[in-house]
Amino acid sequence: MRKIEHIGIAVKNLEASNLLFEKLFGAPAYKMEEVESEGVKTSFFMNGPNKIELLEATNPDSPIAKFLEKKGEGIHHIAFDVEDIVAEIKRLQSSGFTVLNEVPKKGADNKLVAFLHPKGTNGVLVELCQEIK
Ligand SMILES: C[C@H](C(=O)O)C(=O)SCCNC(=O)CCNC(=O)[C@H](O)C(C)(C)COP(=O)(O)OP(=O)(O)OC[C@H]1O[C@@H](n2cnc3c(N)ncnc32)[C@H](O)[C@@H]1OP(=O)(O)O
Ligand SMILES: [Co+2]
Repeated sequence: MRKIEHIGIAVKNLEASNLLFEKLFGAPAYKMEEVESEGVKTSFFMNGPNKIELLEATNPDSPIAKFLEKKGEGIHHIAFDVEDIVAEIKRLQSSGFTVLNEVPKKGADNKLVAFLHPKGTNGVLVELCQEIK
């Protein structure tokens, strides 16, 4: 893992949160994207080298919907940039981490992604991201 690729924040209303984070960063979201497979619509902000991903659920079965129900709005996950997501999944599995999707899936912002169960990472949902070249 090379660096934090983005921090994911679960929000109830993406429009309202876009305006809030635009005020916070002094710049608008640079990308909005729906990821049907995850049941989310997302917006991305750059703040210097840091990327923030806002996520709103698009259906009640979405992980974001369950998270909001249980914990309310807030930091949902930390995503790390990886060179080779398949090798990283293997390495992490052999180190005892629970990888929620062994086969990388298409995430947002042109990435292949995989997630580790938070139970195995001190309660922090970890996402792995590999740029699709
Ligand atoms: C597309 C975009 C991208 O970047 O490309 C994304 O990020 S998509 C981001 C949305 N997609 C995802 O999050 C996919 C990965 N997430 C999942 O598969 C799931 O959300 C999950 C397996 C982490 C939890 O699902 P679940 O059905 O078990 O939900 P539960 O509510 O029962 O959660 C089980 C236990 O995990 C805890 N838990 C659930 N979600 C989180 C979280 N985000 N951070 C930390 N802990 C969490 C709960 O508090 C509970 O702990 P306790 O038992 O102590 O109460
Ligand atoms: Co993410």
